[in-house]
Amino acid sequence: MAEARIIDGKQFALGLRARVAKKVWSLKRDFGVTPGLAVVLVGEDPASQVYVRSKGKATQEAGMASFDHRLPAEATEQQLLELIERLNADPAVNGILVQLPLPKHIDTARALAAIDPAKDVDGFHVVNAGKLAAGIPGATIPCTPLGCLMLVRDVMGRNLRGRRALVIGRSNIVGKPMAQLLLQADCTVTIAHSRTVDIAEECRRADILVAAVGRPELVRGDWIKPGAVVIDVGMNRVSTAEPGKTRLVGDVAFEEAMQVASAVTPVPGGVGPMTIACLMLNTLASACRAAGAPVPAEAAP
Ligand SMILES: Nc1nc(=O)c2c([nH]1)NC[C@@H]1CN(c3ccc(C(=O)N[C@@H](CCC(=O)O)C(=O)O)cc3)C=[N+]21
Ligand SMILES: [Mg+2]
Repeated sequence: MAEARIIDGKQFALGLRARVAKKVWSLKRDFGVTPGLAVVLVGEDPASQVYVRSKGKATQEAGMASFDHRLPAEATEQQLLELIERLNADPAVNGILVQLPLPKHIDTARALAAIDPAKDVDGFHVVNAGKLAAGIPGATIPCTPLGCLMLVRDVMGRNLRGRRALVIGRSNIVGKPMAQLLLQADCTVTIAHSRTVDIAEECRRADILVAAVGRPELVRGDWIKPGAVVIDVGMNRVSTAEPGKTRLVGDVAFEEAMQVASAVTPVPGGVGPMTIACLMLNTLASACRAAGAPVPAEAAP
C-alpha cells in the first residue's frame, strides 16, 4: 500500500488564521469592534513563555488586540482572581486565557470558574463544557479538539456518520471534549485511557484515531486499522543520542503509522498550530457574540 498522506496542520492553520483576519477586519468595519485577547501567565516556566509569545504574535497578526499579563510565581490565588475579575469587567477584552499549568498553590478549577464563560476562549469553563455535552448551541469549543475535528473533516469530508472513532486520553482539555465533538458528528465513539484493558485491540477497530495521552510513540503501526485517519495530539520532548539535545515526538510512532494509515498528522506541524488558530477563531467568535454580529460557522462545528 502507498504511504499515508501527511496532514499539514501548519498549512491548514495558516489558512484558518487568514480567514479569521478577514472577518476581524469586517467586524471592525461594520461594528466598530476590535477583538481583544488577554493571556495570563503565572510564573516563569520557559515552555509556557514560548507558547504565550506565539499566541500574542498570532493575535496581532489577525488584527486583534493582545493584552499580556504576567504574575510572579509566588502570586496568590486571590491576586489571580482579582486580575480575572478586572479582565471580566473590561469591554476591550473578549477572550481570557489563563495559561496552564498554574503553580501548585493555586486551585486551577477555581481560577477557571472565575472566568466569564462568554470570555472563556479555551472552552474550559464548566458552562461551556456542559453546553457541549448537552448539545446546547453557543458553547465555546476547546481549541485543540476543534482543530483536530477540522483536520479529520479535511481528510474524510464533513459526513463522519457511523465512523468508529477512538480517543485515547480522557482529559477535560482534549480527550473528553474530542469525544463529545465526534459523538455530535454521529461517530461511534470509544474513549480509552490508562485503565483500558487492551488499547491495541480498541485501536484496530478505529476509522478515526485521536491520541492524546502524552506517552511518546505509544501507538504502534500494528495497532492501526489499515486506511485509518490518525490525529496525534501528543507533544513529548525526548532526549536524543546527542547529549543535551531533545526532539519533539507525538503519541504515535509516525513512520510506522505512515505505512498503515491513510492520513497522519505530524509532530510538530500537525495539531499544535491548529490549537493556536482555533484560539484566534474563538476570540473572534466571542467578540462577534458581544457585538451582536454573526458568529463564524467554523467556530460551531
Ligand atoms: N489555558 C491554556 N490553553 C492552551 O491552549 C494551552 C495552555 N493553557 N497551556 C499549554 C498548552 C500547550 N499549547 C500549545 C499550543 C500550540 C503549540 C504549537 O503550536 N506547537 C508547534 C510547535 C512545537 C515546538 O516546536 O515546540 C507544533 O506542534 O508544530 C504547542 C503547544 C497550548 N496550551
Ligand atoms: Mg490516562
